[in-house]
Amino acid sequence: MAGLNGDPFLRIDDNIEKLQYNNNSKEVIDKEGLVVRIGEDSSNNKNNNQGGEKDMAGNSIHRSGSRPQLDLSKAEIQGNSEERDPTILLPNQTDDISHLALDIGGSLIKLVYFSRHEDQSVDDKRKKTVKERLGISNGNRRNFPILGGRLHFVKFETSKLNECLDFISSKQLHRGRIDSHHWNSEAPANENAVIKATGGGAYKFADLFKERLGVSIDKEDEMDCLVAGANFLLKAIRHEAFTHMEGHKEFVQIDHNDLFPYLLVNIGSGVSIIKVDGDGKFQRVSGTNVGGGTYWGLGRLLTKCNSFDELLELSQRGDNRTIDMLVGDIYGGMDYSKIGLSASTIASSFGKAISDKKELQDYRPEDISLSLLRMISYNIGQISYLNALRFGLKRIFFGGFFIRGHAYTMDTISFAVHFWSKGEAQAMFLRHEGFLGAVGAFMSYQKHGLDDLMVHHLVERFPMGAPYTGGKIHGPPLGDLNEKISWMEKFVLKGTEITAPVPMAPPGTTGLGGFEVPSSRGATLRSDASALNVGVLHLVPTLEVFPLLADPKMYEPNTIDLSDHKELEYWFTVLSEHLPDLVDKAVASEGGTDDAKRRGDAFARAFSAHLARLMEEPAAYGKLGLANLLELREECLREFQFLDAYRSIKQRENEASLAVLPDLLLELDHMDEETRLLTLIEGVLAANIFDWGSRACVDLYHKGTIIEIYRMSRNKMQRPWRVDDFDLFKERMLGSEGKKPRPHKRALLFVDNSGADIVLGMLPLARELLRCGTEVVLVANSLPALNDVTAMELPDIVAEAAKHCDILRRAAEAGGLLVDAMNNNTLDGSRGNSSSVPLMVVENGCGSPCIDLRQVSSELAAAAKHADLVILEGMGRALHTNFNARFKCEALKLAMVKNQRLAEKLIKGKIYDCVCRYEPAT
Ligand SMILES: Nc1ncnc2c1ncn2[C@@H]1O[C@H](COP(=O)(O)OP(=O)(O)O)[C@@H](O)[C@H]1O
Ligand SMILES: CC(C)(COP(=O)(O)O)[C@@H](O)C(=O)NCCC(=O)O
Ligand SMILES: [Mn+2]
Repeated sequence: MAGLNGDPFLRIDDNIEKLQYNNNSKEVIDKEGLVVRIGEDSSNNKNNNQGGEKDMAGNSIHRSGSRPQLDLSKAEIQGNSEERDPTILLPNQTDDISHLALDIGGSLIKLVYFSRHEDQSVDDKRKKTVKERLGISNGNRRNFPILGGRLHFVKFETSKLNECLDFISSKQLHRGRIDSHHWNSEAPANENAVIKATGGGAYKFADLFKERLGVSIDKEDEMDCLVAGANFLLKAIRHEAFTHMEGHKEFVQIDHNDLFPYLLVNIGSGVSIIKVDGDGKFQRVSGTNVGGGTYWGLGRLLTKCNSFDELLELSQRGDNRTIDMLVGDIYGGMDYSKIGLSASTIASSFGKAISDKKELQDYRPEDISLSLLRMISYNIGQISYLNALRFGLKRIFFGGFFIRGHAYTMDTISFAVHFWSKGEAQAMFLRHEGFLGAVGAFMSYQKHGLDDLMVHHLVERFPMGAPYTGGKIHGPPLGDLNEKISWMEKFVLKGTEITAPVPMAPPGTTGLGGFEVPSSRGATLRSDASALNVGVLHLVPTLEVFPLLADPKMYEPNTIDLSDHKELEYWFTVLSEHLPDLVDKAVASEGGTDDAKRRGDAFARAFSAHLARLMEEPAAYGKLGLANLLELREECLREFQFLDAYRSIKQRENEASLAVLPDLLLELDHMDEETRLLTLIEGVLAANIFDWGSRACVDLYHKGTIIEIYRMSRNKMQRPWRVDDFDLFKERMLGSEGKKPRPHKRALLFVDNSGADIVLGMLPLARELLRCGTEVVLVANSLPALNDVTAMELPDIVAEAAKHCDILRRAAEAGGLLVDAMNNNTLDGSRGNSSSVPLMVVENGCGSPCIDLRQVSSELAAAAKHADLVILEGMGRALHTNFNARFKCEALKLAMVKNQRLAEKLIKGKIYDCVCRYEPAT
């Protein structure tokens, strides 16, 4: 192909600054490591929460009662009412709208606080025009001026209340106030600030809060809060509830219409047992004074442990048979099988201590701890079952920090419920176990609109942040990235401690009602905070479910389920091996400065730590699929302020590809319709080889220029492809026996990579559709991920391409793209032929190489409404995710498989095989 200028001859890996990456301490996770997860979060946010007061039809939307309430009584205009913006005095509007809620329990203080996204909305003109085109000039959604932001979960020991107060004060959480659009933390402390709090400490420590922070505590009923929190979490978090039996954790999909009634058992210091019949409808039916406080209190006395975790950790190495009296002890080693009791069943907790002539010091603290843990867990399980039986309830949710995500505790409770109910009732646990009350208190503000949130509005992230006070590293909360990095560095010095494996081995059961002792692999219990298993919840009210999904309830984005450990191990290795190269690229993208190198190192540590954690416990952050891992990597980069690691690579590949585009278009235009369609699809598949996330491909790039590799890839295209529905698609497009089918009305093209992929693959295909009279919407990432093209970058690329092509130019003008992209360029910006079918660009709402169609941008959802063809391109969007997705409209899935294992697994093929899957509307 002619027409290559100097640049395209550059080898792909030329000019990329090679930086030394120190990769000697990749695995970091530790005690304090987790403090991290729930602490600071400096990640970039995909949401920019553009406000809008009108719906699609331009009607005003009334704010619901759950929005910030202003007390308008006795309102009067101050000064001259003829002025344009007179000041309105609201004499009765006194309280601050707080963004912190507390649950101050007998053992622990739980904090839930909200932070606003910094307004990072860039002046994206594309947005304005696309919204005009799609008829969503002011957003097709309700206006959520307050809601977009993040919910953080933090806890402190109640005995360390001062640390909690310091934390609140240093983060200024008690000053949270809102003007109509912004949290305003600069505002002076308000005399009348009020914080919602529940738990006994709300009463006990109210004066202290007033004294130390100048805030009043607004007390909320503890049971109300527990129930409100549980209901909210079960409704709004996809993987909140799970079962845990014999070491096996499984997430339970809760049907919101079939949630009630259930039994809620909150195991805090003491235990509350609540029958829940609906929102705000419940009854505390029972409780027990033998709870978490009992385990910790008695355990401390008997073992001299200094912390709850130490006590729990001891239990992992314990053998309760030295203390508990077993059925076998009474029956001479035999089972009492007639009534279903095995020899190893505990007949009497601590019963052996009566007959032995031993003193306390003669027992191992490990054995005592285990015996105690089993006694209490088993007892709670049994009482819960009895209450479930009383009311005919089948589902029991267990919350409270006694559980602490501890496998053995959950297994024991599950065992008791299963055993006594003969499998009729089911014990379930909650990821936000200890935060039910605090979440409920937060919701009681009735201002944050939380009650309106749906599962697709929430994105959970797991930042590697900074410690706040508490945990083992003390000091003020980290204020900026630099502090966070130093903290990570400090952390790594404790590397060996950090990486110690956590015993997760399932306890063996005898099958007859007794447990063997827990297997004692390793000695360290996972850090306190890590065991929380919760991240920061990003509230993104603009996200929507993709309206063209055939069955959103059944939709599962991930094709690869990582609960298969072999699979997880494989991808763990792939991502770990890719890490040094990624860090090089990231650091180079920031100019290779010392600061960038430090951030690169911290990123590598943080990401490795997440990987290590997930290897140990794949379900730690909820159900894990490959898409989640790939997204985690991108989010982690952003957390360390690498906003676009592949920036220069993308730019270079775009330029090189644009230089040869005119020749390609010319070549295509000389073909007959049928050959052209095939060449176009081939072109898309061939150009999908430019994927900087694939190890095999990156190795290839050392072997030639962009154009050489593109040509090589195209020459290798041979039909039939491994999945080849091209003939079906061709028939749909061109018809058969001379009958011309009607063109598609609108096609959504989910584009993938920059460079040849978009320029020489997807754009020519878009052009063909436009030529047929089909409106084309290019759907691209909101945020960078690897070398994927973003929605922000596309208008410039289209504008460049349009310089050489009338079809693209007219369509881009009609779609409003050219005006924006070219107003700095040669064209005069006039609308041109607006009768042409438009070419538009919308952002997909995500920043990952994969796409979860349950959470897409509102503009994509709006664009989808008139679409009758969806084209998903690339391995991430069409194979790792959505390979099995079904759509209401026609779908074409196009990708080159650039990974041997995936090829074998998915299509029984080999690396570089291609997929062209066409599916008619369902
Ligand atoms: N770091 C910890 N310090 C103290 N207790 C802990 C800790 N982690 C878990 N626990 C357990 O959690 C219980 C408190 O649970 P929680 O739900 O916070 O109840 P409360 O509201 O009564 O404080 C403690 O009694 C103890 O059994
Ligand atoms: C991250 C990716 C899904 C991106 O692929 P794309 O969507 O660009 O086709 C892919 O590069 C990938 O799965 N990479 C990891 C596997 C490997 O190195 O082979
Ligand atoms: Mn990609």
